[in-house]
Amino acid sequence: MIRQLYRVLGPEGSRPLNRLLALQSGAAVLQGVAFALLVPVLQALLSADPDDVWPWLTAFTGCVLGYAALQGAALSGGFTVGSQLSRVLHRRLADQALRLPLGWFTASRTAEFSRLAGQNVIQVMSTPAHLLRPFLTSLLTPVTLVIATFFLDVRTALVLLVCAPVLFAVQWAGAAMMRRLDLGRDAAAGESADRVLEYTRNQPVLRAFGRTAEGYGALDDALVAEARADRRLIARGLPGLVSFTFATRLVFALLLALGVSWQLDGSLTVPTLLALLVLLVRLIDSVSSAAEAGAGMRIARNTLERLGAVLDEPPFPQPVEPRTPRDASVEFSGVGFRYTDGTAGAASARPVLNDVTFRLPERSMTALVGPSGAGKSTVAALIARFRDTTEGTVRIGGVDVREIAADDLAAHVSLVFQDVHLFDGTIEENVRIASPDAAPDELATAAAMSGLDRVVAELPDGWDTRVGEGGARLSGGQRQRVSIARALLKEAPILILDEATAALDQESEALFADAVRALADRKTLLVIAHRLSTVVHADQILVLEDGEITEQGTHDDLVTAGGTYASFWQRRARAHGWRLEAARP
Ligand SMILES: Nc1ncnc2c1ncn2[C@@H]1O[C@H](COP(=O)(O)OP(=O)(O)OP(=O)(O)O)[C@@H](O)[C@H]1O
Repeated sequence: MIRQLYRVLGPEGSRPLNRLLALQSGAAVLQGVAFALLVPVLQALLSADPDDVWPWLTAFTGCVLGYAALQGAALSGGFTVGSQLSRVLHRRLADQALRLPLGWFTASRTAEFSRLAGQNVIQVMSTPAHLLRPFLTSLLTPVTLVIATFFLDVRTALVLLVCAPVLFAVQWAGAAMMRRLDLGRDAAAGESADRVLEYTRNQPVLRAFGRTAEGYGALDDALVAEARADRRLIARGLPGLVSFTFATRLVFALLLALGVSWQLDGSLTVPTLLALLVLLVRLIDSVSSAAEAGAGMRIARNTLERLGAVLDEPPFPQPVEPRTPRDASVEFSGVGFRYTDGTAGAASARPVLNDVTFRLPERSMTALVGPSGAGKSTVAALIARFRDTTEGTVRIGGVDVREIAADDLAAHVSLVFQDVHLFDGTIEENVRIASPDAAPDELATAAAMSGLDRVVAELPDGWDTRVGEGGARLSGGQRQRVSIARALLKEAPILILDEATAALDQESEALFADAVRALADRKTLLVIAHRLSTVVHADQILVLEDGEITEQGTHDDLVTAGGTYASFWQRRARAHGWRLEAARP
């Protein structure tokens, strides 16, 4: 556990941790010595000449004062190292989030990451002050006490030397059982918490389908399992706790019996016997807190190990000698791709793209169309290098995206996703993420092109309207406008719009389509769209079906060719809100 602390703190944090460990160990030893000095103090007080007590009392007072000073310094040192730990961990986690491939962030890993960065870092930061100190005290103080007893009465010291490990063992065994049961109970409680959250989040669905009255089976099951785990904890954990209490009483009785017999045969004085019993009480106290502190340390160690595992994940490979794209063209050569995030692994994953080859010339507009699941969003993700191809190469300006530095690539590509991601802040803050130093007129232009200016004009707080977590206080169309404005403000030479207008009404969509067409004069545009008004005017249309480009050309070319696109175009006359669908067999 201490090793793990050194590991996550790194070289900059090792000095304060060294100092803290020295202070805490010093305080624990001094505490043991102070307790041991109680014996000569008592012996002197109860002897024929009580004045003999002064030297012992002076030594005892010195030890207590020294202990208080070290303990005070250790306490404040513990808080300092704790907050340093939190700072270092948050910084390292944030750095690591930036370096990990996007494919790493599955839903469960993202949830784990949030838990680690939130409650687990808070838990770990209290370790140096609240766990390390009691742990060291509970180990070093008894050791000091046993050593000190050797100077007072060797027989008693030998009895303690035998009994102390037995007490430790009984306590550890009980605590280990409690820990196992605790883990089971925690898992059951975690499951119940997840189900309650799910139940709360899914209220609209549950109510719409009338599933509230009869209850929600998954939640009921989780609550029953939690109650069962609680009962198990009490039934199986109790014997362990009782055994330790029994063992301590036994050791106490044994030492008392031995002490009385030694006293009766004249080899031990009454004051020494009393003093030794006081030491025994302190020893038992320390042993019982050792297991408790040890259990806390083990939980903290598990958390530190999980943090370490995330921090050790290999980062997304970055080029050693980055190259700069020559222009803003995009090229796919024989690109194949499989998602390998799932449990099935790379070997069994189905290819999502297969031998995809096309070119987006600089300052042109390309529409990518195809049935749902054909792989259109995957194409967009590969251009922005959110993932790396399984086969073939994606080039920007003639340079493989894997050879372009991450910052440079980000500066070249701007994306509007299907799912809009907004941060809890004002509309202006959300748009300015793209370019914090943009001039007011640049912001106004982006807002006008995306239609955000009309949204802002209607809201009472205008640009200062808070969007809520994830943009919850805006409608779907308003959120989409914020995200389009953000992408436009970035002024990247390549703009990818992935179903960017799906949540807009027809009038806004038509206005935006005009704006996009105008953009094609100065940007390389890839538009993944299902509305024909956007697609028809593209310089080229790519039809993607089941991961393969099946048709390519202008609207007129493709209609004349009489393939999949043409048949959809003909059906379009009947369909409002046109969308390509998979051909029926
Ligand atoms: N993270 C992922 N892990 C595994 N499979 C995925 C992942 N994301 C997408 N897929 C699969 O890859 C295929 C292509 O998905 P993609 O989102 O690229 O299609 P799309 O053409 O954009 O679909 P839509 O028009 O419905 O958005 C689908 O079969 C999808 O299930």
